[in-house]
Amino acid sequence: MKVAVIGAGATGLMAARELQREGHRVVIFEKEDQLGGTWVYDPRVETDPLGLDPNREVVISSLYFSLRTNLPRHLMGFSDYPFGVTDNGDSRNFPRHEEVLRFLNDFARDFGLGELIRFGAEVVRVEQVDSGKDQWVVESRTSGVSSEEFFEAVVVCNGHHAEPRVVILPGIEKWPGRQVHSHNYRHPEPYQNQVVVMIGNGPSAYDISREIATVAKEVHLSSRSPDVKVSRLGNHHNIWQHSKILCVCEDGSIAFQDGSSVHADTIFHCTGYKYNFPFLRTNGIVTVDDNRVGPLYKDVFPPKLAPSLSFVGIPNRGLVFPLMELQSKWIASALSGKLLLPSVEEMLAEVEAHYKQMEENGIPKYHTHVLDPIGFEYQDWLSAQVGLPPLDKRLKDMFWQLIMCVISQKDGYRDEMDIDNLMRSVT
Ligand SMILES: Cc1cc2nc3c(=O)[nH]c(=O)nc-3n(C[C@H](O)[C@H](O)[C@H](O)COP(=O)(O)OP(=O)(O)OC[C@H]3O[C@@H](n4cnc5c(N)ncnc54)[C@H](O)[C@@H]3O)c2cc1C
Repeated sequence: MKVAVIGAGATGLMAARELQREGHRVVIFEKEDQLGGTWVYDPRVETDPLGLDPNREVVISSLYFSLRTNLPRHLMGFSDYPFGVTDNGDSRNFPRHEEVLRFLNDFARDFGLGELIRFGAEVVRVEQVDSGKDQWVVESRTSGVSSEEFFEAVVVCNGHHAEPRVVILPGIEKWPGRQVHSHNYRHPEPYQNQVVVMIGNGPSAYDISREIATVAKEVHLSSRSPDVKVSRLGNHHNIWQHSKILCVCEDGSIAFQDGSSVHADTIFHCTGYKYNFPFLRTNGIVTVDDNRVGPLYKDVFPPKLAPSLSFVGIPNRGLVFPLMELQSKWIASALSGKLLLPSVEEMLAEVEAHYKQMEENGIPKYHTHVLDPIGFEYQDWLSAQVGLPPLDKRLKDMFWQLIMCVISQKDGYRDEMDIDNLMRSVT
């Protein structure tokens, strides 16, 4: 089949490799002038620090300058292409971001993917052609010039870390301070001597709070967890933990549900991102509603358009790189007819059952693609589809340990975890 892949980040590269291996003809559309997506560090920040202005020039990467991976390289490689150490590279288990970009460039080179990429080609429209058989038109724009091309299938790999999601706080219209989303954080210097309130407790909040605390007067972490009591964080003299924010006031104060309050200069949102597919025209078959992309069977196929339209990299959390490999293999085999998908009705019923279960468990809609608890069940299910064994239990244990380190705000886990020892025991 002739297949269009949208995006040359880690996901698009993997999808292209698997499609090519399966004998499909692949074109990768990439709007930037190099591959790597998120992993191409960009010192620029957007004009709107919250990243909400629809007219802003979007900066793709959310990397901050000092970023090191939040997973060890052992959990970021592919089944047949480990994320190894190179001469003169950062050989640490949790390397700096440049190392991931190097890895992706090596991967693209070794599988001849570079020649499949159309750089500077932004996809502006993807639409099914009403021809009775699966055919898609992909309209792209390069240097202001539009062109259309027809494909039998489209794999969407445009990433989901460029459209910030923020919390709307009661009283925020009158609160006089500055608001920033982690998407627009690069260095701590702008926060010199400030009081910063940071919302979120994921890996970005973990890293950025500690970095900002080296120059700021105080950093106050606000978490959604109901049982957080106001307290100082570990050995940090100027980082505090609080519960959820109750409201913010015109005098610059911020009140927390735990009864405490502070006067802050900046509210920092480490609150994740929104899915966005501005190019996709499916007559309402695929929609994004409160961050639910749906309906998607197993986060990959919209049942009514499967397998000719698919998405890679939608799940949040989990082992991103290994997951994208499994999803890509599944798509490539489904397109070549090696693997049959369930009927449209069965896939839709599965999606509905998932939504119903979420509702019964009180899980909000915007968590539809957050893997629960961290995605091993899903990962093993995908492995079974493509004939691979489940992930080794000891790797799963390693991942759990890491998650617990971040949740419990344990300092210095990257350098303290004895990953090499854990790896030696993995068969
Ligand atoms: C701050 C941060 C730290 C992270 N750290 C880790 C980590 O340590 N380990 C880990 O495994 N994961 C980490 N992740 C998750 C990371 O997103 C994934 O590792 C992975 O890079 C996602 O790849 P992607 O290809 O799906 O998306 P992206 O990397 O965003 O790539 C998408 C590509 O699509 C292109 N594109 C978008 N729209 C269009 C269009 N219309 N036309 C053409 N091209 C288009 C973009 O230019 C981009 O190149 C981190 C994410 C963030 C934000």
